[in-house]
Amino acid sequence: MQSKSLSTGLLLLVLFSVISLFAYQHSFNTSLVINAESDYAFKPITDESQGGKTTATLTLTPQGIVLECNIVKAYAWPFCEFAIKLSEISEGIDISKYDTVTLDARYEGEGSQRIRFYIRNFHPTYTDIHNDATLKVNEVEYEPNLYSSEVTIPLKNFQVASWWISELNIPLEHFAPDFTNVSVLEIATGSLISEGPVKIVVEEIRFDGKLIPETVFLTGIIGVWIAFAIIYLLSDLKRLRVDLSSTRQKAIELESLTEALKLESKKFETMAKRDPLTGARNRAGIRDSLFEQVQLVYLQQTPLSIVFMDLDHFKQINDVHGHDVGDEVLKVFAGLVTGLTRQGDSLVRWGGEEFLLVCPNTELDQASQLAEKIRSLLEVSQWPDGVKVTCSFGVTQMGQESTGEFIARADEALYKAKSKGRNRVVSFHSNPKG
Ligand SMILES: Nc1nc2c(ncn2[C@@H]2O[C@H](COP(=O)(O)OP(=O)(O)OP(=O)(O)O)[C@@H](O)[C@H]2O)c(=O)[nH]1
Repeated sequence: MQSKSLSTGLLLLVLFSVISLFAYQHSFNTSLVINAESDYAFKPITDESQGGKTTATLTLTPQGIVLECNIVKAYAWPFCEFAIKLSEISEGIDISKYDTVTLDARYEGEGSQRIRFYIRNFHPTYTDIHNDATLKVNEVEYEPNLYSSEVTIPLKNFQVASWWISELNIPLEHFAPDFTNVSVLEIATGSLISEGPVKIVVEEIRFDGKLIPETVFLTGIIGVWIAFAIIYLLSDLKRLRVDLSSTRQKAIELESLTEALKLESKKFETMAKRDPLTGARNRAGIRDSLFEQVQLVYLQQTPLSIVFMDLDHFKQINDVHGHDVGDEVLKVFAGLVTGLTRQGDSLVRWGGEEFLLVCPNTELDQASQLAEKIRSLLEVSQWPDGVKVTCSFGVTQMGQESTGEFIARADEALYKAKSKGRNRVVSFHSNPKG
């Protein structure tokens, strides 16, 4: 699921990048077009200002800007040119946003047929606003007739004229071309000029560039990729956190479930060892602990006694008062007995209305006294439905014998108590015959 959304995201991102690059190549263009119809000031200039004798005329025709000169070698470096004033000298326009300049020009004349194109830049460090000559000369020189019509020149091909640098003694940090504050463009004859008539026709000068610079655009695309990567990583991190917390939650739930199961199984274990009616132990519930007590008798010689108890005429209680009352009597009986016993003693429901009281660390006399105490208590206790309840007791202490013999002797004592008239305690020593 996660890898599917990642590949979808990547696919969208690639599509977005390709479409953006395509759109960038074919749109976002910006241009500055200058021709004879442009609303700028055009002006011819010759070496006359330097003491030369070259003359020039400039006409704006439907065919273009036409500069006609008569070159006279009266000055060391004769020239003629025309200037296009784009703005006031210190309020130039920013040409640096364009990448190329396209010139549509023709040259007519003898000798070298090269022309120079100047982009003149203002900078407060080296420009005197009252002197056009102090505008930086960013120049390129080429032969227009070598090209069928127009020629496109990247702005990065321009250089700062060395004669301008040396004439104005420009510091090193300003040697590089600068197109940020351009107020004048000039088209001039080339450096190797012959005497005689010269004609330069310029149909159009066009600067082309992108509304958003390429570096800014590519940085934007990279930014989108980085943003995608960050968003993806953050969402992945969030998902991992959610997974972790749900795993933790599951572990906690599992732990509490295990705990509940443990409690439940303990409950069942207890239930399996208890008589549900009276809460006394059942035979299974006493087996292990009786075995341990018997071990102690053999190994440590600690006394162990048991009291066998059987309610008298219980069948009659059931018959006269009903089975439910009988049940209640059994419950009350167990409660009364337990109330008189010590902590280590165990009350076992041996079957029906028969109970066994196991008394560890107890001599026969103590057990007999306890039995007598119970017997007396039953006599004076209040019973359900006002019934009268008595009980017979057979008591004995364990000797060097088996558990079976031990219990059988207590049963014998109980039998004796019953046969002697019930509601009494009969105690047998470990060897009753002896
Ligand atoms: N209400 C009730 N009666 C039970 C339960 N277990 C056994 N009994 C009844 O207890 C009675 C025991 O009767 P008997 O064995 O004849 O003994 P008894 O009537 O107490 O007479 P003696 O023991 O000779 O005094 C039977 O009627 C059983 O049905 C029980 O859990 N609840």
